[in-house]
Amino acid sequence: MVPIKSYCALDGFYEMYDTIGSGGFAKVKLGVHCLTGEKVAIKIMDKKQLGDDLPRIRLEIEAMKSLSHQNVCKLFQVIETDAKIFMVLEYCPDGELFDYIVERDRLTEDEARHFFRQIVAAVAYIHHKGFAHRDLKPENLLLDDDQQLKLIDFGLCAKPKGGMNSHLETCCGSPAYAAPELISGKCYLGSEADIWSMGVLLYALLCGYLPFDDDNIAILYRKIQSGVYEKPEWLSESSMEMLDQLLQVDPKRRITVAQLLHHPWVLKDCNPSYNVQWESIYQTKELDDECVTEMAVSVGKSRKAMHSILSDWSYDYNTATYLLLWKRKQLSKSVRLMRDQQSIPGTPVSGLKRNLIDEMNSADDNRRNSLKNSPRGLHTSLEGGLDDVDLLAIGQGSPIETQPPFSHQLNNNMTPLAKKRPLEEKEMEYVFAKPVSVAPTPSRKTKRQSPDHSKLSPSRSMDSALDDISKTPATPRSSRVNDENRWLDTPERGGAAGSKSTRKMFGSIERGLDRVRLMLTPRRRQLHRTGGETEFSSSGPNVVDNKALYNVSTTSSRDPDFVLSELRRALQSKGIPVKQKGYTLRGRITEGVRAKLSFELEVCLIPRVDVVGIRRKRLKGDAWCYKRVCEEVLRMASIQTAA
Ligand SMILES: Nc1ncnc2c1ncn2[C@@H]1O[C@H](COP(=O)(O)OP(=O)(O)OP(=O)(O)O)[C@@H](O)[C@H]1O
Repeated sequence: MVPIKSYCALDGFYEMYDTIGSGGFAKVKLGVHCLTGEKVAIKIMDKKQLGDDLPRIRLEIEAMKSLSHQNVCKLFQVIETDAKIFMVLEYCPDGELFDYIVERDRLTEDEARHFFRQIVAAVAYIHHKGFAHRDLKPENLLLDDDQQLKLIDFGLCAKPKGGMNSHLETCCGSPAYAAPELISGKCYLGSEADIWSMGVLLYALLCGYLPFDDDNIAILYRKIQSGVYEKPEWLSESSMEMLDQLLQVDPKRRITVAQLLHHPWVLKDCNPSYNVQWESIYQTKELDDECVTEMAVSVGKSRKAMHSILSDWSYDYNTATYLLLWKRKQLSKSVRLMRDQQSIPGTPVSGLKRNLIDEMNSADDNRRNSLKNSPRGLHTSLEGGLDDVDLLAIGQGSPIETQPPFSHQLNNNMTPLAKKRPLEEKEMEYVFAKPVSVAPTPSRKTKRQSPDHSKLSPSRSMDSALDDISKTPATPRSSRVNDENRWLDTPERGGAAGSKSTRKMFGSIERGLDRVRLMLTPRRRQLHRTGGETEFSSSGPNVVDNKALYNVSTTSSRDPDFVLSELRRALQSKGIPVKQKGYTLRGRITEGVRAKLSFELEVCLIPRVDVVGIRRKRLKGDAWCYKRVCEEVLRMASIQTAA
């Protein structure tokens, strides 16, 4: 996989790859940290677009800097330019817990417990640190490749000045997960509100749908305030009791996180000595000697000097390098930075080292100049150059060669790497090699944007949005694909609005897809297998790696073109405007000018069973709405096919 055009501020520090998620405020891209070769997630925010929400992002950054826990997504670095804020985060390749549930209809009690324990651990830890999350939901829990949950999205968190026993007033979060006292407009305790959300979350894990759900926000609130929810017969007595303790309308009768840590349901089948590991395994007080030494040696500084630089926890490239090295050590990987270049002419090999040295010198200068009161961790030495240029799609050519605009002042001798002359090897004892291009595995899912209604404001239902779309006059446009790398509009067609919401949605996407039985004459196609998971091919659909069947449903067809046209037809007949790039269809439902929901359905090839698959990917919008829309689209596709 080829890295895509990068942002100037990240040049030489990170290689950038595909977008792996987007939210209301950010685009998240896969990156590779150049000195360690470790994958990271880079959350990119445009300051202008953030507008009044900028303080919220600053709060999120400050919160994440003070949180280090195995079940909280780790912040490695913050880079701020004139135009952008970049947050470099621990990469969670296995996507959202929401999608994990969707794939399985609902989880078994043991599996739900496995995840719930980790949620309890994360929440106990953040509460202990004085934060309430206030937006706990399965979309905000990501999975790493070891089934460990990582809590993200601290944009709505609160750290009450008077501690966790101080009341909060701001009504925020996602309505379906909001506690009764919160939606009543009363003052509330953040810790108690989080516990309620955990109840909703546990219910979703065990049942596969929400305990309180309605398209009409006023009715939804009434349901929440009544505290009455369905208790399906598959729930065990003990699970029902657990839910009952979490979903207590009166916050004072609700179970506390301290009680949860020792709760028999949570600890079931555990060794008697086992405790929910709510304390952090990260050591931030003491730096790891081996990692410090490696970094010191690499740039020819003394260990003491390096120790002192890292002790600042500036959340710059040094912090990121240290944390990633430390993480490698925990995984028994080598604690070595990239060096000993197999010199690639013209590459910014030694520039990498120079950048690190520059950063360290700048850190030293900063210390000397007592500039510590500048925004902590905000890397202000680079100004955005190409930041506003949107990234190219994969397969659209080589990384950008464009020179950064030199109207921007670059501090600290931080010459853009593209301009750097490779450093003579003898100049330095250790020279960082150009990092081997790691073929990253893109996340197999992306993320919702909390829709407007998720901020507790009344909004139209998805059905009505679909209704409106269906009323929009059709605009005939060409649907012919002549360039796979461009998104092309396909003709819109008015069609039936979405059917009435069905509560039982998990798993039905799979069932819907299973009904896509396309029994056309099998036509063999050349498979375009790639080293990574999939790759855009100029002559056919992507081949999914057998290990990456996440979010992919199989059909019985061997004809990708037919599946593609059926999907397109279904989307259009639902009145959902569609754009097409190769074998990927992007559907977008708007509310005003903003995208309320955007998602992709990609027709791909599954080599193991030699059939066509459909990969689903939510780009933006409420997860449950996405699920319903996909379900309806796929059902329609199958009906039309059957007909
Ligand atoms: N560390 C990560 N690893 C992998 N994917 C990630 C990571 N962080 C975020 N994502 C993906 O990007 C999506 C958007 O991220 P995030 O929720 O932080 O954005 P946001 O704009 O703050 O969202 P919101 O609109 O809820 O405030 C996530 O749902 C997830 O799919």
